[in-house]
Amino acid sequence: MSLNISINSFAYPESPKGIKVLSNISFRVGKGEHVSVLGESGCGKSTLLHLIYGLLNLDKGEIFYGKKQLFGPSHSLIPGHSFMKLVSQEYNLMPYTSVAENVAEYLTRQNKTQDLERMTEVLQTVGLLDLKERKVETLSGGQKQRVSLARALAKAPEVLLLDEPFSSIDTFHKNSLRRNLFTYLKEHGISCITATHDAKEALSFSDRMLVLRHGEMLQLGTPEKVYASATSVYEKSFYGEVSTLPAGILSEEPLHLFPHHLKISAEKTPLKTTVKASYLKGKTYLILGEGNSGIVFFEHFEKLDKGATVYLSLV
Ligand SMILES: Nc1ncnc2c1ncn2[C@@H]1O[C@H](COP(=O)(O)OP(=O)(O)OP(=O)(O)O)[C@@H](O)[C@H]1O
Repeated sequence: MSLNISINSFAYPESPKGIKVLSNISFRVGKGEHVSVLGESGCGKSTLLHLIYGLLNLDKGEIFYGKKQLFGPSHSLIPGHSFMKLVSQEYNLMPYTSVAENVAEYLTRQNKTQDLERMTEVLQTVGLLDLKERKVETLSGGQKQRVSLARALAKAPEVLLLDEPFSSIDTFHKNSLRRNLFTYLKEHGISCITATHDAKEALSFSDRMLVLRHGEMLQLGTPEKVYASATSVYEKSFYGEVSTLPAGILSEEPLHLFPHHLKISAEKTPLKTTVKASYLKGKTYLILGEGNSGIVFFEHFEKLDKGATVYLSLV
């Protein structure tokens, strides 16, 4: 079944008069599809998930799951929907019981063998099998976040809403967790909407991306399309530092460039730059320079001396 979201407008009762938190948002999430909602802090990502989950009443618009219309708390005694699970930044765990007991709360409790298999499967997916017997209060923030994900999976939802699901998880565990989790969701046909400000995560793991700005849809499409059609500084800044060059410096048009678009030229060019700092990024350095057009960022294989003058050209 697919989820069809159409939000004409939404504002909190406390929002300043005339200010909409979300407007003109319309998209569909197919069965097993993963849509990432990308946007800066405060653009309305959590609000969107809370509306879909039924924690808020929609002002104008409608949300359908298949043929069933989904309503907010004014229509139901217990907000939320049984086929859907929201993993938010507040983990809502039972701190004085074990990881296993926290997860077991969401198992069917009808078939012991199946429950045990499921418990093992979800704990493996989030990488917590070894900590099964540990009391939740003794876990780190990232481990608690993983328990919260395991609980959501244990419930076998048809739709999973993830609000910054990896925000407390270190890079070491994050990469494998993301691979395991999104593979698990695909294998089980679970539809997923992830709110994130990590564009690299959205590019790598989602089927489609929805880019929000000030509560409005800026882009909707495959990661390839969204990345390729990012033209504004706002859209490009998700993927890294952006240098803005006015028209007439390296091109007739103004340019918004990623660091890998610029290189040091052996010849003099119209883009003269004084090096301000070099930041090691691994294989290369990110160099911050001040040019005749303002701040520029470019990649270089060596660290450059502060104060050095270089000329840049397009790659
Ligand atoms: N309960 C509330 N009452 C009034 N305004 C709210 C409420 N919750 C959020 N807002 C406002 O709505 C806007 C969108 O907030 P929201 O939490 O949806 O953004 P977000 O994109 O999820 O941000 P973040 O990435 O920081 O979590 C913000 O301007 C926020 O201040």
